[in-house]
Amino acid sequence: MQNTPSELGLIARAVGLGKRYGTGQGAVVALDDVSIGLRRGEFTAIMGPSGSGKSTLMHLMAGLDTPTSGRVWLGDTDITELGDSALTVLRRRRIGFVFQAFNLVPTLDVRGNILLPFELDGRKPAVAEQAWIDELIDTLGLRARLGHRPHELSGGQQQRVAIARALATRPDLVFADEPTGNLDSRTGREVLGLLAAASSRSGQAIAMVTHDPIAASHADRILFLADGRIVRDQGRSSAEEISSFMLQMEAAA
Ligand SMILES: Nc1ncnc2c1ncn2[C@@H]1O[C@H](COP(=O)(O)OP(=O)(O)OP(=O)(O)O)[C@@H](O)[C@H]1O
Repeated sequence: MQNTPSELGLIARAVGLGKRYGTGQGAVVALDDVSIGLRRGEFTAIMGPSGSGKSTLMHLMAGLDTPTSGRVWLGDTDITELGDSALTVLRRRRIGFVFQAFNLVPTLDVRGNILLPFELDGRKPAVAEQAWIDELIDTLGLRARLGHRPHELSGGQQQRVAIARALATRPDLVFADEPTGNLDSRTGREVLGLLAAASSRSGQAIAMVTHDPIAASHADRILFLADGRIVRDQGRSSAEEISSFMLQMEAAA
């Protein structure tokens, strides 16, 4: 009998994942037969040229879109078999998102936005959770902004609130799309440090899409996509090694 994803130490697993948009001559194959496992406690960077399928892969693994072929497990649950409401609950409990499209709630202040995942789950943070939330607020420099609404914040501050919200419940899996894109380099480094700490200390799996070799050098593992396929899966690497591989990929394209 096959091992379950959790027996393999995997928080999420995709097998033979494919996504085609449209039909006939105009069809676009965004993802082509991708199989990967995201491990507990591992910080993974997903890299690749524009249009290579990075966002599609994240959306399919988070159950935000349905694959044309293949299967996705979150923990031991095959999410390709779940209905919408079960999927929504699973996503809310087990996944944190730092996506541009997952905007903050404009009518809630910073504190309300950070606590929203608890609110939606109908509970209050436990003492240990509150200590972690305080640490997130301080590390992300949001303490003086807790009573402010999103429109009173800069783009980078909004991004930091989204990061605090995604990590607050310590979900098993965090998907982050260019989480340092809007940030100055010091805050960017702190955010990467937080993501790395979330994986090493709390055993969360973090998957981050980035175009930035410096950001990717903070990850334990780097996946490179090209034309909807994984072309390289490597361990921790320096920014120089990552840049040089990106240049080779561009030259081969
Ligand atoms: N809704 C859609 N309808 C049609 N084609 C789509 C759709 N979404 C994505 N695609 C196509 O699928 C391919 C992969 O797109 P995807 O957004 O996953 O790439 P990406 O690697 O995240 O790119 P970027 O770095 O530019 O964000 C692209 O060719 C894109 O044009």
